[in-house]
Amino acid sequence: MSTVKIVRINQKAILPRYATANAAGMDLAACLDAPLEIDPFTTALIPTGLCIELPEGFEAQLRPRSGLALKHLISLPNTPATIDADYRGEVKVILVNYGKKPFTVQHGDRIAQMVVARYEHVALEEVNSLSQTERGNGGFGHTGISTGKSMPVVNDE
Ligand SMILES: O=c1ccn([C@H]2C[C@H](O)[C@@H](COP(=O)(O)OP(=O)(O)OP(=O)(O)O)O2)c(=O)[nH]1
Ligand SMILES: [Mg+2]
Repeated sequence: MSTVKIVRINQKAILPRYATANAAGMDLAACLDAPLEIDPFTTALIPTGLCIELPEGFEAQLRPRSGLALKHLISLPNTPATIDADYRGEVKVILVNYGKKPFTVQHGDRIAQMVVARYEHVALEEVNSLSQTERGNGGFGHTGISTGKSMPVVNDE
């Protein structure tokens, strides 16, 4: 298991934790001195009171919690937000309220989840042409247009 170093820059900050044994993400809690209201169709930058040091080759992705999304239309507009391995500042969560009513965030509310994932850097090789494929340039709903079906038909025979 890899280790992520973490510093509490606010003594009230709550350490993230996996809610269940095999949860993909650790829940992140808001670190607030006072409740914060997010008006409909506005964003708020929510402090966590935490700074992390990811091992080289890892990123942290911040994602919405489905319960908040379903019940209150609260999401992260930049999901999956990227926390870089070389970032040493406070991890902050951008929340957006897509709902019709103001939404209040209290200190300690679990507002997002953080998935730590590996990534790779690649080298770019500039060329004049790319290999041919069945898909070619088709995208954005291209599959299914010729048959009128949304999924390609698989023939088992
Ligand atoms: O929701 C977020 C998104 C980013 N960050 C921090 C960690 C990340 O490593 C850094 C930069 O994020 P990003 O690359 O997404 O932002 P940018 O707009 O490209 O800014 P920069 O020019 O600083 O990279 O900001 C957060 O704390 N929360
Ligand atoms: Mg950036």
